[in-house]
This record gives sequence, C-alpha cells and structure tokens, in this order.
Amino acid sequence: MSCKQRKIAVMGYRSVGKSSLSIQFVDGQFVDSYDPTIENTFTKTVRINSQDYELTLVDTAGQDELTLFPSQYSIDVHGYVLVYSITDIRSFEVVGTIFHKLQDLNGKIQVPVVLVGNKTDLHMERMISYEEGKKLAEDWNAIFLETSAKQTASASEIFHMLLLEMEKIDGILGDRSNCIVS
Ligand SMILES: Nc1nc2c(ncn2[C@@H]2O[C@H](COP(=O)(O)OP(=O)(O)OP(=O)(O)O)[C@@H](O)[C@H]2O)c(=O)[nH]1
Repeated sequence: MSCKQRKIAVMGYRSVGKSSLSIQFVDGQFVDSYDPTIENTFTKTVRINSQDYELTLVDTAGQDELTLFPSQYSIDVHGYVLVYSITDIRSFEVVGTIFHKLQDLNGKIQVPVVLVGNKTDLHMERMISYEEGKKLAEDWNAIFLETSAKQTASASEIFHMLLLEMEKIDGILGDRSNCIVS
C-alpha cells in the first residue's frame, strides 16, 4: 500500500507548548519541565481513512517579531501548526507575524495552516478568548483549535485536521510526494 510523506513545521513564540504538543502526539505523554528547543525532528506513521502517512514534525525554536523566518521551513513543508498560548497575549501577536512572513514567502501558493490556542487547562489565566482565536483563523482561512498539551486526544486532533486539509488541497492541485512501504 502506498504511503504519503508529509512534513509539518510547528512554529510560535517561546514556551507556548510546541514541544509539549509534538511529544504528546508522538509519545502520548506530557512533559512538565521546560527545556527551550533549538530544533527537534520527530517522525510518526499514522493512518487516516485507510491511508498511511509518514509524518516528519519539525519542532522549531521559539520565534518572535524580530526573528527572520527560517528559510528552511519554507522548503518541502506541507503544512504548518502555528501555536500560541491562551495565557500570553504576546504569543498571539507573534503567530500573526509568523503567518504574514509565511505568506510573503509562499506567495499565492496555498499551504495548510492550523492555528492552535494551547494551555486551555490554565483557564484562570486565560487572556485570549476562543472567539478571538477563531476570528484570526477565519481571517487566514485556516483551521482553528484550542488544546491542552496535557491531553493526547487534543494534540492528535491538530495533526489529523492538518492532514485532512492537506488532502483537500492535494486533491485540488494533484498529489506530490508519494513513497512505497514494503
Ligand atoms: N499547563 C500547561 N502547561 C503547558 C502546556 N503546554 C506546555 N506547557 C508547559 O509550558 C512550558 C513550555 O512548553 P514547551 O513545550 O517546552 O514550549 P515550546 O513552545 O516548545 O518552547 P520553546 O522551545 O522555547 O519554543 C513547559 O513547562 C510545559 O510543561 C499546556 O497545555 N498546559
């Protein structure tokens, strides 16, 4: 059966939970400690609608407004997860900056994006409402989800939704990288 190789970049401000969401998805566990990422790559095979996908997740170093968009994340990347923390206004501003840099790089090419408001378990510290996040995603024509990296299901949903969106766009543009697994 043919499998599709897909590369996903997880981006956003520092400490929003990019690594935690990636580890929760790949290993099914929550890591409480904070260890700033330089760059990490994870792989995982998933099956959705009888289709196997070999995913490469690139967990990037935290960005801010001043970080130049790392050019390697504009090559061969099939989709983006842009993460902010619902407890951190700055992180919400930073996802906007990253999205605009992405658009500048990709021009009119449609790249699937999932906007993720993470840390919903910290509801007492919430600074960004669900509606604000949803509105931003609508403006971008992106998918919107709120998550807690403490929950496996919510981390998995991000990547499943992104894959389905990629399929939709592939369906329109014609398929790209296929691989054969023996
Ligand atoms: N309560 C709670 N804490 C979280 C959640 N996600 C991440 N954290 C914590 O927030 C801190 C930062 O998480 P990371 O996953 O390292 O964040 P990051 O975005 O990868 O950080 P950088 O590597 O600096 O870019 C860690 O202490 C995590 O345990 C969440 O959903 N809920």
